[in-house]
Amino acid sequence: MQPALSVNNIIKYFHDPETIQVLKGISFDVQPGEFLALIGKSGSGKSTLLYLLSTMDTDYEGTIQINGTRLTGRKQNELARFRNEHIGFVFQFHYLLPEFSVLDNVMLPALKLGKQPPEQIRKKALELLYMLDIKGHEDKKASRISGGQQQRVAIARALINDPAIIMGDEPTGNLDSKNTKVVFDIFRELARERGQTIIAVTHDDEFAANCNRVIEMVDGKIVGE
Ligand SMILES: Nc1ncnc2c1ncn2[C@@H]1O[C@H](COP(=O)(O)OP(=O)(O)OP(=O)(O)O)[C@@H](O)[C@H]1O
Repeated sequence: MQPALSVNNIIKYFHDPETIQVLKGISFDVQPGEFLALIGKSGSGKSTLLYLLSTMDTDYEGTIQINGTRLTGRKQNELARFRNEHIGFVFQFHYLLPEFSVLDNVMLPALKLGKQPPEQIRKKALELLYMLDIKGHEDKKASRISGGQQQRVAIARALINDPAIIMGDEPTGNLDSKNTKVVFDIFRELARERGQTIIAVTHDDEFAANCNRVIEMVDGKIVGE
C-alpha cells in the first residue's frame, strides 16, 4: 500500500538569533487510516515538524511525500492548491471567520477549490455539520456558538474537500474533557470508517494513549514509538 505520508531524513535549522538545528534527521511513513499522535516535551520540535508536513514551511533538507506526490521543491502556488485539496487542518484555536455563518465557514475551502457547484458544496457542508452534531446552528455567526461547537465546525471545514490527511496541532488543547472525547471519537471514526489519516500533535497523554500509533520526539529526533 502506498503510504499516506512519507518523510525522509528531515533536517531543519532556525537561524535567529543563533543557528540551532531543530530537526535532526526525521524519517517515518504513515499508512492510510492510521491515527497517529506526535508527542514530546515542549521545544522538542513537534510543531516545527507538523508545519513542514503541512507544506507551509519549505525551508528544510530531506523529502516529504503525500500520497505518492513529492512536495519537496514545489512552487508556493502549487503547494497552496495541494494543501487545500489534500490536507485538512485543525488547530488549538479554531480560526473560524467570526462574522461569517457556520455554513459559510465550512463551505469556503470548497468554493475556493471550485471543483463542485455551490449547491452541491452547500449540501455536503450541511451533511458534515449534521454528522458532527451541529444541526440547527448553520445560519448562526461562528462567534455565536460554544467553544466545543466551534471546534467541530472547524473539523467540518477541514473535511469539506475530503482530504487524505488531517493534521491537528493540539486539536483538543482548548477543550474540556467532554469535548476532547467528542473530537477524539470523530477522528477515530474518520480513520476507521473513511480511511483518512490523522496526525495530531498533543500534550494530552490520554488522547495519545488511545491513538493507534504514537511517535515520541526528544530534542529534534524520534526516540520511540
Ligand atoms: N521561528 C523560529 N525561530 C527560531 N527558533 C524557533 C522558531 N520556531 C521554533 N523555534 C525553536 O525550535 C525549537 C522547537 O520548537 P517547536 O515549537 O517545534 O517545539 P514543540 O515541541 O512544538 O513545543 P511545544 O510543545 O511547546 O509547542 C524550540 O527550541 C524553539 O524555540
